[in-house]
Amino acid sequence: MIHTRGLTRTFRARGATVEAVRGLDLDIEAGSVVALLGPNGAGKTTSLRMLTTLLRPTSGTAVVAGHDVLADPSGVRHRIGYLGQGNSAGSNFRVGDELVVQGRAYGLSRVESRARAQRLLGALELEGLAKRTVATLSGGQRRRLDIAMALVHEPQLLFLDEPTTGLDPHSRANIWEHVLRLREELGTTVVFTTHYLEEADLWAGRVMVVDHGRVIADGSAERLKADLAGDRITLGTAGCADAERAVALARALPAVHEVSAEGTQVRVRTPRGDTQLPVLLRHLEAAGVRALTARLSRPTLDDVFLHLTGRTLWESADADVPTVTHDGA
Ligand SMILES: Nc1ncnc2c1ncn2[C@@H]1O[C@H](COP(=O)(O)OP(=O)(O)OP(=O)(O)O)[C@@H](O)[C@H]1O
Repeated sequence: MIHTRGLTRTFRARGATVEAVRGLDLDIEAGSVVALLGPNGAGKTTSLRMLTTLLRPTSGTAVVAGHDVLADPSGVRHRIGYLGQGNSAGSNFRVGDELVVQGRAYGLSRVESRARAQRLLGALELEGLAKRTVATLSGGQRRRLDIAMALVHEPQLLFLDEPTTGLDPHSRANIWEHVLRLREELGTTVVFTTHYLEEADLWAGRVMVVDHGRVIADGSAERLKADLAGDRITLGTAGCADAERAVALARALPAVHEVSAEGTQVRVRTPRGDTQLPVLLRHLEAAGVRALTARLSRPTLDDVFLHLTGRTLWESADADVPTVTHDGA
């Protein structure tokens, strides 16, 4: 559904060249749900804007829904839906009219456009609001309207740039419920960006972690967490001597890495904490080392990012975004 090779985009800003996207090689299969996850300034929006033909790549190729973004941008546009950051809908129009006009803009007949608008209003639980102006909608309702607008021409591929930013947890869950149900019904491929780690974790079959314009990890959330972060076991021992002995015993176990002690606390990383914890406790007991507490924590996608970059996702990448300085600046 999406194939890119060496896709790059640079910007000139204040005498310097910002390398927003640096050599993106993507192959995304039809029907998948893919999350692009990364800190501010990682290049997610720039990537989506190139794939949706809103921004010309500096170099590289991209074929989206079977059409080249440079050679046939309108072929791409007819097959995709795009929900950008912020709202697309005009505020003084009525909700139902917005959808019908959008359908007409995509070349649908008046009858077909009305029928699609009706279906989407129902599917996104907006039918009671059809006669209201967009300005009177809540944030969550407005975002649902944006999604309806992006779906009115029944695209094969839906791009969502931070679809739930600024919404409360209930509205966020509600948006995802709708998007995934529509995706089931229509078989739409979904590519989205988000700052909410749990959304990537819960809803995406594939997570691409982006940093400084490059994909630095790619796989299912489970796989990335198991391979790159692992579970964390934290043991509380009776004293520092016990902690040191526990460290030695933990290091001797297979499939255990990053063993460290801080005072009486011992920390262990392992891909399978649920099976390793009982084994470790048995070894400690056999060696006469007392563990007073034992805690198993599952990793998050933030742990994956931390493992890969030494930073958390919340630390902005803007500060050290790759730039090439010109003009002696
Ligand atoms: N029009 C522009 N002119 C100059 N620099 C730009 C422009 N658009 C984006 N950039 C820079 O390119 C880099 C990537 O920006 P982009 O918006 O793609 O990041 P992002 O991952 O989507 O961030 P966010 O999560 O904050 O939306 C940033 O350093 C940004 O400042």
